[in-house]
Amino acid sequence: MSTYTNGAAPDAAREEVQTGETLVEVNDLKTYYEDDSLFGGKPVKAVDGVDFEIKKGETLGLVGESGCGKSTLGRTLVRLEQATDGEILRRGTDITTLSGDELKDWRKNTQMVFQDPESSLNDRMTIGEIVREPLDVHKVGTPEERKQRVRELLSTVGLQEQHYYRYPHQFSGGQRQRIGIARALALEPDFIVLDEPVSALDVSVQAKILNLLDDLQDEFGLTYLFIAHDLSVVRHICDRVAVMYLGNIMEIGPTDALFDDPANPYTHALLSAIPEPDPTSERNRITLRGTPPSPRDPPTGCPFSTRCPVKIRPPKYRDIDEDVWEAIEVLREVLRERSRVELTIGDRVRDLLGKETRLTDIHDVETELFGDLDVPDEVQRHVSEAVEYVANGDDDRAQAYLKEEFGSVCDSERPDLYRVGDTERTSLCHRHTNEHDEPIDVYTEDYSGVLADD
Ligand SMILES: Nc1ncnc2c1ncn2[C@@H]1O[C@H](COP(=O)(O)OP(=O)(O)OP(=O)(O)O)[C@@H](O)[C@H]1O
Repeated sequence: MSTYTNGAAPDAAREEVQTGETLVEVNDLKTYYEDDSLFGGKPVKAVDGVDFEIKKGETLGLVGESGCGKSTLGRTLVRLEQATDGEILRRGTDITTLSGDELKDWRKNTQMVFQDPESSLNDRMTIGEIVREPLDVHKVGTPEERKQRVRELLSTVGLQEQHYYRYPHQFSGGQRQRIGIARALALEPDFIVLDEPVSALDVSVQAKILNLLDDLQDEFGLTYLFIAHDLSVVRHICDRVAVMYLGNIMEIGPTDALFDDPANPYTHALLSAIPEPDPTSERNRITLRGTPPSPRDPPTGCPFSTRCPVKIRPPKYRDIDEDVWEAIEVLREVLRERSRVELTIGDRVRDLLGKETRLTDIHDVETELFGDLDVPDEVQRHVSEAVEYVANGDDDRAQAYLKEEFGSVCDSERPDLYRVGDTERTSLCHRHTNEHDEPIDVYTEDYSGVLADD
């Protein structure tokens, strides 16, 4: 493939970026999905202001829970989604602004491989046609040259030339993913977004596809953004990792440093969820309270503030018992969850008729949370006040009241990205400022060595 120069991506321009130099620079990137429904609600803030770089020749992993915005970020980088705001710089050009021929030309440089080989290939096209399509669209070479090129590509990804006239359904999952990779390589891109490329495959097949991707990277000097759920795969193949939560990158840095010595509270939580192979290990899992907030209505301060186990407390409550503090946080989460619950039509009718809906009575919640605790008078007074607001139907006021009284910088201000550790690593957390203990000093668990290679 490296000898093929007939109209594919411009090699001369590519030479400008050397291995290890920045290939893609992302500045304050946002991708929002507007609500097109009749009622025109708030947009989904799928990617909500991320900054990072991808270096030529590296594999950057992108991890995080389902729905945190990984695919949207990947799709925005290849211009399958239009950014709402921010920049994606390639060789000094902001590709979010390209259109027409410029965009078409740029697309040669950047490709995407999708998760599901079952549905990402058009079943009515032959393998040859599928792999050839990008060459046809970009009018690369003569028809005969394109055919020849497809044959080369099939061989590059470990398929056979005679597969040219077969159809996708005649292939296994692993082979179909090879077809998707061949298609992505057709225009000689230098950057490929791999969106969960092995998640749908059997474990034995996964290793083969990962090896293929590794070989292709070496052979063609490719740069990857590797989106994945499986942290053991990420640990194994990525040079650096970005940890995403609710549309934000919480921590980014070299893989080993990030896994061995996580700096951000969310990275701690994510690593603690990895099953422990050693049954004698006494490592406790961090159980996060509640569910991630809706990306339509993310927290005002730190994105992780509603669930963070080491959230900074306001000074006057710094010394109250952990149990009491946790009960306050859970009460606040209950109120947030209530405001998110979509009432059914039946509930709405009951609500309009002034009858009780299926939401639990707030006094029961209060008793359950605080009944057995030794609650300081001042805390009790504020909790009771908030509970009365809820009982009178004013949930918003109760939430605002509790935020005012028990909130801290984590609830009100978005943290900066702080440089942490002695490697090039950054973390989005207020605890990295001098006046607070670092997360690592507050957490008691040690995750060093999680998923370490032997
Ligand atoms: N086309 C769309 N229109 C509206 N909302 C969308 C659209 N695509 C994704 N979303 C929403 O954007 C948020 C981020 O989704 P995204 O698929 O990027 O996350 P993800 O981390 O890749 O999840 P997964 O791991 O499950 O694929 C989610 O709340 C999702 O429901």
